[in-house]
Amino acid sequence: MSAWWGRKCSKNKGIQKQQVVYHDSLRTHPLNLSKSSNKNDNTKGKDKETPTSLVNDFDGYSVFSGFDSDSGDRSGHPLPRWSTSFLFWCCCCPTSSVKDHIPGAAVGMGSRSGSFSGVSTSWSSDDQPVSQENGQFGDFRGQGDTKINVRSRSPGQGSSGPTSQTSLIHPRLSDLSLESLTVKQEGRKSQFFHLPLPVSPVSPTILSALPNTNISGGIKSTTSTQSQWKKERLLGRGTFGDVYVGFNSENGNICAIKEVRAGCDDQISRACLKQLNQEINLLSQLSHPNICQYYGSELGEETLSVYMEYVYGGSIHKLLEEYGSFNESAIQNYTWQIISGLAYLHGINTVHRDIKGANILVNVNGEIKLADFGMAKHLTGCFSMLSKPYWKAPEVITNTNGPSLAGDIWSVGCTVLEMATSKPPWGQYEQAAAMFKILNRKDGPEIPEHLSNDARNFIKLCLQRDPTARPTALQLLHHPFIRDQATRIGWQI
Ligand SMILES: Nc1ncnc2c1ncn2[C@@H]1O[C@H](COP(=O)(O)OP(=O)(O)OP(=O)(O)O)[C@@H](O)[C@H]1O
Repeated sequence: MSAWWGRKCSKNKGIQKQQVVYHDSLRTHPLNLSKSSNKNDNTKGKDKETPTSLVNDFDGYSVFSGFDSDSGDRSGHPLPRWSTSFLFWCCCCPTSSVKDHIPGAAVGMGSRSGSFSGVSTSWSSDDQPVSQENGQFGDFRGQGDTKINVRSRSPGQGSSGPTSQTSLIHPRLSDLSLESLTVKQEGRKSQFFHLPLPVSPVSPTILSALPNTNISGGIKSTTSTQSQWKKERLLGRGTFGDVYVGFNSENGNICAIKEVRAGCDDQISRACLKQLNQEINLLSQLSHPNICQYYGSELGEETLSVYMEYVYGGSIHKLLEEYGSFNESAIQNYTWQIISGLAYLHGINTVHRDIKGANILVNVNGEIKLADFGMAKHLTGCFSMLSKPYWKAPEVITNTNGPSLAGDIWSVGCTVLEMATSKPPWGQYEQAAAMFKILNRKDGPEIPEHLSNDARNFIKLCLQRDPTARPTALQLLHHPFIRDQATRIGWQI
């Protein structure tokens, strides 16, 4: 059995709770991160069974981290450093009003210890044997609680609100449309920060060029407006439609247009598209460097056109097809960014539902963008037979718990395996056989020997059969497999 340090992990009930605690000390103490990194380095070489306790104190916010790291060779960082947009998002924004970009949106933000502070997490990077009793792989305990306070939107300000359909977005958020989102640290006096949502890659100018544009809410659905976006070359075909480059000949802007088809006679699929259209207008208000920005959507007679950020490099799935499986250092980099985007979505109780290599896009500078978040609810709900099971958690397949944040964490574990092997777990099997394995194989999929202990431990933690035992996205940011990525992306000042 592994040693456990730190506070006990509160078992998740239904939806995991995370403590999203950001603060702005990093703005004034930019060296904090490198300080953190140095401290972490001190743990290297220690005996694996030796408890290690580190406290990184950032302006009064403590991060406990107890683990021993053995990730093997981490030298070499194959990808370029992140763009300044992320640093802007992380470090600068509390003073920059989001209202400049997304009217009314404000959420707390601050330093990151490897990303976020205020999360007590302990890790054992031992390669844990599978417990035959509960089918769990490794031990993980940590703790986190999210407190996101959403202030009420004043009447008349709202963009298109949710319909009677359940939204992927937290109900309060749906109602309030990210009007004002603040994060409060548990156990401290009220200390709110404006959420520094990043500058949207789409400017008001671009939005105004879109049909029936409503800057705060994206594009209103319409069947009559002629889009100013010209559908250009085909980027690829997916299960539910085709993706094209969109070009605006008036201002030269480029976006990606996903055309989701609705069967003319199929009322169900038409209803799905209507729901999705409404949801996209809400999701377009979310913004993070690691999520693909939705700009809006337009419902036509037979198709729903979803306008989104154009991500040049294509998907991880495509890169794997072209170049084969990734080195561990690339997997670490990508995984950190995936978890970073997911922590943002989960922080506002938004479930992605379809994390997999094909839905994770890569920019030319190595930036990861989670795509298609929120779509699976409407599309796979209506066309569940079309949805491949390889990345799905057992409870998602059996539909016991409904969608949950923990289901996304399972899918991340599958995606890490996909990056390491070019195939998802059980990818060598047909879908029905794979589903059977997911549901019945207590020992989980095979993990390649060449991966480090940290990588193996990370995957096993994500693939625990008990969803309540899986770590949260925030906790995973502190895992030794990926936590050093925060300093590698340009914070070693
Ligand atoms: N925003 C985008 N920018 C650039 N390329 C994109 C964008 N969105 C999707 N693509 C590309 O379009 C292709 C089709 O994407 P789509 O999301 O429709 O299907 P998929 O995710 O590959 O498969 P599935 O529908 O089964 O999940 C993919 O090859 C993807 O790389």
